[in-house]
Amino acid sequence: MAQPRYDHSVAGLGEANFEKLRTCKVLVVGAGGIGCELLKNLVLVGCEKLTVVDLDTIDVSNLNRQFLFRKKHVGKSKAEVAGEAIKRFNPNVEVEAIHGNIITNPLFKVDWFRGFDAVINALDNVDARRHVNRMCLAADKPLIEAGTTGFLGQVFCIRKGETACYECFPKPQRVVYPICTIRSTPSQPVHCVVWAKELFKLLFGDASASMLFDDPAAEGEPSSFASACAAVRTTSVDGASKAVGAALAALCDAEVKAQLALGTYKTAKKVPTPLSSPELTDGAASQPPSTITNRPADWDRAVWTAPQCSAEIAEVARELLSNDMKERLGSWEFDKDDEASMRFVAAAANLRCRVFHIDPLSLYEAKGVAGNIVPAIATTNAVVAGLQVLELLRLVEQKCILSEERTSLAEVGRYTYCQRFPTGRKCELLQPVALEGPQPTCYVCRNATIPVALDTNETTLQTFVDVVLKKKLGFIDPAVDKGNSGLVDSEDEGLARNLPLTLAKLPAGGVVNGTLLCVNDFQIDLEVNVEVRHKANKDFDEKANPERVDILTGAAAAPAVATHHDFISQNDENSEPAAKKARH
Ligand SMILES: Nc1ncnc2c1ncn2[C@@H]1O[C@H](COP(=O)(O)OP(=O)(O)OP(=O)(O)O)[C@@H](O)[C@H]1O
Ligand SMILES: [Zn+2]
Repeated sequence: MAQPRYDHSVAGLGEANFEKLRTCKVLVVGAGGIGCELLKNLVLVGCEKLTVVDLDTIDVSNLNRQFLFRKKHVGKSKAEVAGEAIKRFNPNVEVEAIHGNIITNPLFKVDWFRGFDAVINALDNVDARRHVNRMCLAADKPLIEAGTTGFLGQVFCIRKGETACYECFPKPQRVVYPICTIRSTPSQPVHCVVWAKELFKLLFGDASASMLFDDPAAEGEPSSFASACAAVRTTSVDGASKAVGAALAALCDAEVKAQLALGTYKTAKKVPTPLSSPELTDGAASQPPSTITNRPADWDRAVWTAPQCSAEIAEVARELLSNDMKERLGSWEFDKDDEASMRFVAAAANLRCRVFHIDPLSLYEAKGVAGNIVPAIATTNAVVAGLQVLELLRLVEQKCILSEERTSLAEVGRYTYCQRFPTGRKCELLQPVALEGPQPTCYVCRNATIPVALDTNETTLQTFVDVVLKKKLGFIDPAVDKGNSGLVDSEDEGLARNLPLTLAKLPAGGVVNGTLLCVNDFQIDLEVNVEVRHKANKDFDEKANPERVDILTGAAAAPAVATHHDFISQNDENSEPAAKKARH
C-alpha cells in the first residue's frame, strides 16, 4: 500500500502504475524557471528517484519565479538548493543534485544516461537541448522536451526510431541585419542596439572584427571615426572623458555630416540629425558619472538624456581603462549580464536613436533587445512543467517505459502548444497534436547524409572542423575519415598537421567536389556522412553568409521563414538579436 500522501496519484494511476512511477528514475536537466515547477510537480505526484543537473548558481533575478530559491540562496548552486527544497516537500525522495554542465562535464556519458528511465529537459538554450537530444537517442531513453517564450510554450516527447527528434526540424536562424542598415539607415531601436554592440567591440574588443572598422565606401580603409575610437583605448583613465567626447563627436556628428554631404539620405524618408558637440563633449566632460550610490531608483527604466549617455559611456571607459581591467582591453566581448558593457550599449544605442529620430530605449529595454530577452511568465512555466509531468504519467500508463512490451511513443505521446489566446475550432489555449515520426532528412536520428557546400580550395581542414562540424553541426570531438584514411582525430597527433591544409590539398586525393566523409563522435555516439560540394567563395553572399558555408539539408539547414516546428524556448541564447522571431 502506498502512503496516504500519494492517494491522489494512486487514484489516477492504480497501485501498479503508481509503483512504477514512484521508482522511475528521472533525470531533470535545468533547475531554472521550468525546472523548479517541474521538480515540485514530480515530488508531489510521487516520483522518488530524481537526479537534477544545473550548471548555474542562483541570481537575485531568479527569485521572482524560481520559487524553490530564497534570498539567502543567492550565489549557491541551483541544483543543490533545488534538491534540498524538494526533499522538504517530500522526505521520501532520493535526490541526486549535480552542479555541472550537461554538455561538458565528463560524468554525463551515454552510459550515465542509460541509468535513467526518462529524461526531462528544463533548459534555455539550443546547444544543451541538442546535446541532451543526442544523448537520449544514443542511450535509447525517452526525452520530454519543453520550452517557453513569454506566454507561448510547448511540450513534446522524443524517442529514438519512434518520433521526430529535437533536431529533425530546422531551427529558426538568427536574424541577420544587413550591414548597411546598421551602419547607415537604422529604422528600429534594435538596429541601434546592434550598432552599439559593434561600437563596444571597436572600442574595447577585437576592433578589426567590428562591423564598424572599415569604411563602407572604401574597402580596406579604416572608417572615418576609427582613429578617434582607437584613441579611447590608448588613453589613460584621466584622459578617458576627453577621448570619449572626441570619439562620440566623430561618430554622432562628423560622420553623420559626412554622410549627409555624400547624399546618402537623399531619398530617405527620415534624414538623420547630427548630435552637436555641446550636447556630447560637454556632457561627457561635465555630467557627473552614475555610480551605484547616486543612481535614482528608476535609473535603469528611465530614458537617459544625451549628456547622461555621454557620461555613462565615459564612465564605462574609465572603468575598462583602469589598471585592474587593462589587460582585457582588446578582448572584451559584449555580455548583457556584464554591467559595464550593458551600460555602454544602452547609452550608445540611445545616442544613435537620437541621431536617427528613433525612440530611444531605457537600459532595461536595451537589455531586453540586446540579450534577446522575452520576459519569463511564471504561469507559462508552470503550465509547461505540468504538461511534462502528464507526459511522464502517460509514458508509464501506456507502457512506453518500465514495461516488457513497449508501446511506441508515436502512438500515444502528444505535442502540446500553449497559446496566448484561444485558437482553433474549439477555442483552446492548449493544443495537443500527434507527434511526428523521425524525419528522413535528419542526420541525427536518421543518419541522413549531410550535403555541405563550401570552397574546397580556400577552406582549411581546421575551419571545416571548427565551423562546419562543431559550430553548425554540433559535434564535440569529431573524427573524420575519407574512406580508410583518417583526416582528423584529436587522439592522433600525427593528423594535426592536416589541419592548416586546405581541403583540396589534403592527402589521399584531397577533399573535393563529391567527396564523402565519415564523421564520428564517440562522445555523443553519433556517426554521419558529410558530402562535400565545391562552391567558390565568390558565389556566396558574404553579407548574408559570412562563413561561406551552406548546410544543404537536415536539422542544420534553417529556412528563412519559420515554420510551426520552430521550437520556442525560454530566453534562447542561440538566437540573437531577437525581436523578429516568427511564430504562431
Ligand atoms: N548546459 C547546461 N547544463 C546544465 N544546466 C544548464 C545548461 N544550460 C542551461 N542550463 C540551466 O537551465 C536553466 C534554464 O532555466 P531558465 O530558462 O529559467 O534560466 P535562468 O538562467 O534561470 O533565467 P534567466 O535566463 O531568465 O535569467 C538554468 O538554470 C540554466 O543554468
Ligand atoms: Zn531527428
